[in-house]
Amino acid sequence: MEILLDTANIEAIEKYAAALPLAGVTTNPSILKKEGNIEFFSHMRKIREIIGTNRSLHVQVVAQDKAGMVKDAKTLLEQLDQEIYIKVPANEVGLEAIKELKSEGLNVTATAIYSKFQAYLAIAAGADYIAPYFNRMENIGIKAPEAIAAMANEIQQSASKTKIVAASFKNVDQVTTALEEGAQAVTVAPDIIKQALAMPSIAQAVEDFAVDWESIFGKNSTIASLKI
Ligand SMILES: O=C[C@H](O)COP(=O)(O)O
Repeated sequence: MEILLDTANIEAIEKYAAALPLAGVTTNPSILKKEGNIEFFSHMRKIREIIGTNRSLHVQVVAQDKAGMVKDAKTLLEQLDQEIYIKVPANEVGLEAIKELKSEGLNVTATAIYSKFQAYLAIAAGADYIAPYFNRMENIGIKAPEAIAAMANEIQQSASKTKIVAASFKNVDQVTTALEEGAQAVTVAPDIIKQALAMPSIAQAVEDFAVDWESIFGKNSTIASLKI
């Protein structure tokens, strides 16, 4: 399982790169908008500096024609680094761009996936990752768990190296469902991770252990502070 952060927020990336077994960071223009008036390339370089090159950084093209998408991709590689995963929407022109980028051996993430058909085409085009939009699919009546299971099945049947990085989550149940249905990776906004780990029952269990320990060994004692 790979867990990625779906954010461009520097503090959140610093925090969760330290706290989690983080596999990478994904961004798109809507995610960037939340950070206000940023300088694009230096902001992306800062993210790379925090996560290093062992974690993947996925950055989306914005041109809407194939030549422009390829040009955006090349600019990202020149200005950032060669390890960047180029996010390309899996529409008609995007699929053409994906084929070209893959023929040059570049890392590609096919994004904005709402249907099995888009996913199958992106897998056949050789995308490294495909990003089905879980919550957005559910919002338009597409059963995301079933679609992800079908995508995972297609990857297996075609012995493809493509991985599913499920995206667009609104709660942690959607995240675990995506993984259970066969997604190899999930990209999750920081607030969902925070919510999931801030369950009152977890805090209560930790508090109960502390009280029981203190009742035996005294206040503020830890294992390391015991006399040996
Ligand atoms: O990169 C894609 C995002 O995960 C989409 O998420 P959203 O539905 O919250 O905008």
